[in-house]
Amino acid sequence: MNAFADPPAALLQAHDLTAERGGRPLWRGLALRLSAGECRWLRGANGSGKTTLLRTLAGLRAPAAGRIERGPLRYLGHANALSAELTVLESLRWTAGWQGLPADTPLKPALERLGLAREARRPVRLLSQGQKRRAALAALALPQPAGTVWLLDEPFDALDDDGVARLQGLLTAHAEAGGAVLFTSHQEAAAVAVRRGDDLRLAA
Ligand SMILES: Nc1ncnc2c1ncn2[C@@H]1O[C@H](COP(=O)(O)OP(=O)(O)OP(=O)(O)O)[C@@H](O)[C@H]1O
Repeated sequence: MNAFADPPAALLQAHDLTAERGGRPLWRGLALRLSAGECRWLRGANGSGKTTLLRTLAGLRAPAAGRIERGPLRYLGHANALSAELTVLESLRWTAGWQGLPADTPLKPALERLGLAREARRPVRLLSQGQKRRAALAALALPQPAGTVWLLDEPFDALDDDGVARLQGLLTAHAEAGGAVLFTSHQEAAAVAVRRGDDLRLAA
């Protein structure tokens, strides 16, 4: 390795971030730098503020104080945010359009990546919980700008071993392609196997 190589680019930075919930401080003065190639585990007890931090970093919540520098990102919350009446394919088409992708963007590769090609024409409401999770995760396999940051809240939830392995492959490939990931998980084995970079721990 070249000792004088440039450090990996920062894809997201948070400075002196403070959050409150219900008038109570959750965390104060939090600093974070997510660099290209990282896949970092955001840890902390129930209620420590992981979801709040991810939503704040994604711009879905205003911090009580502090500043965030961010580029392209994808946020996936606890809820899968799928429309029950659409088919899996229609739902992914809707997401692709919302992300500004051309209408003829091929979607099958993303479904195949999550092992969902056979469910493409089934309505979302008929899927199992794990299949719904896979359908939501398929959005991550769509084309996206270089250096996109993924902010993922419990992405391993409801997945079987095959689903976990597929998601780990997706996360690793994204980091290796110069993206970055910050994810929460209460599934230690899955998280340990995929992490690259230091864990970020929130105090309870
Ligand atoms: N809408 C709300 N109004 C007030 N307080 C809230 C609200 N939503 C969450 N909180 C509080 O904010 C704190 C942090 O919640 P958050 O969901 O960010 O934690 P978490 O670390 O993601 O927890 P978990 O591991 O259980 O998912 C908790 O104490 C919670 O009770």
